[in-house]
Amino acid sequence: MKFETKVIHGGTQGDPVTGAVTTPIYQTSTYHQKELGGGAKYEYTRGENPTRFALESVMADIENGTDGFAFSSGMAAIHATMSLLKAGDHIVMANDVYGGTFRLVNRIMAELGIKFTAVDTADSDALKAAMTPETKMVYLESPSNPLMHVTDIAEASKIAHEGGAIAVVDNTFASPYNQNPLDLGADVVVHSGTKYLGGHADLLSGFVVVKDAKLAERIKFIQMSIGAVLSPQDSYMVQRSIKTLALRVQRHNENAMALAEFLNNHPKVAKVYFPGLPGTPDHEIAKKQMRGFGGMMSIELQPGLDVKKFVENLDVFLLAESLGGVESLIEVPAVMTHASIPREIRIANGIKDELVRISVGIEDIDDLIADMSKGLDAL
Ligand SMILES: Cc1ncc(COP(=O)(O)O)c(C=O)c1O
Ligand SMILES: N[C@@H](CCSC[C@H](N)C(=O)O)C(=O)O
Repeated sequence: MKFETKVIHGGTQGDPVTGAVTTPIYQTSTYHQKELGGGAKYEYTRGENPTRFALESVMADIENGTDGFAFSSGMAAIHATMSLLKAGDHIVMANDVYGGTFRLVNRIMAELGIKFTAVDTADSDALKAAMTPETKMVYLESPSNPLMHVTDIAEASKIAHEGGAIAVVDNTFASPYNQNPLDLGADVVVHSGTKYLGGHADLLSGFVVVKDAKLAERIKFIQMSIGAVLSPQDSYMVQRSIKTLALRVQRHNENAMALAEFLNNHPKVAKVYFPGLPGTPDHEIAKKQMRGFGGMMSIELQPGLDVKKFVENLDVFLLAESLGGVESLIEVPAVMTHASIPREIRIANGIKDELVRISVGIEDIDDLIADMSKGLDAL
């Protein structure tokens, strides 16, 4: 099946008992077992829930994996993935990751004795140099948050495997419509389902998808042992949203391309970070491994222009954290989404105080350009 069909008919859809075309919300914590020690398929919702299973199966399908796992947030999914590691192991991590991921590795995993090195994962030589005999995980985010850096996933996965590590890709910014890391050689895909998968800024969720039975067994064990599973209600909501994922992401891609071109030609904009714009290594790699360039971009205004005034004076673009919803959002990573990264590390990784990040929604493009134009003209 093609992607557009899989989102609607892939995985488990409907209800075999009644023939309902949508999977019901099994709002239960436990299940009546017919006999003692009978090994019932459903025992307790932290381990088994039909609504969550339906969502997990469609996620596995659209990421071309064998098994999907749904969590209560993206961070819970990333934490579950990092729980594959033990004290003494080492992570090579992209130096431009979401602030919360950096905080998890730097503040929580490090306390548990798991070391890390942050590098530019797009630079194969730097990636190879960072690998140590203890490296068990190469953690990529592509495109990255907030600089939209694109890593060659096939190349980085090869380096990981040669060093005896698994390759994990945070595919949140691309969404499964634009990119399937497992097809490129990655072992694990993670998502903040709060973003494009949920798509309507009304829930949190997270996913892990794998294509290997041993990894699946370990993630399943971690999911049910740590317990940050997605609720039946939210599982239903995300599966509902996934049915329109292809349509929504096509529109995000188109709107972002048009807005990036507008901003790139605007005299008050100094720089646009968007993999769809030609002339950068990011663009060349994105063309190779992505179906569309996504709905996310960051910009720098010309020096001296008032960023606060700009982001506070827009009408259609809402000043808010998060991304990937139908509504356009704007934010300043240094004080919002990436405030948890110490300033000197953030600056060294190229995330300037004045950087502005934009999540382009699916509104009419004329309204989006008019709003930006008004905001920039006022400066
Ligand atoms: C790329 C990326 N990964 C993971 C996360 C964490 O997801 P959540 O907020 O759903 O926990 C976020 C944002 O929060 C993100 O932007
Ligand atoms: N204050 C939150 C930041 C949430 S950021 C949400 C999302 N990943 C984004 O990039 O917009 C925190 O410190 O975790």
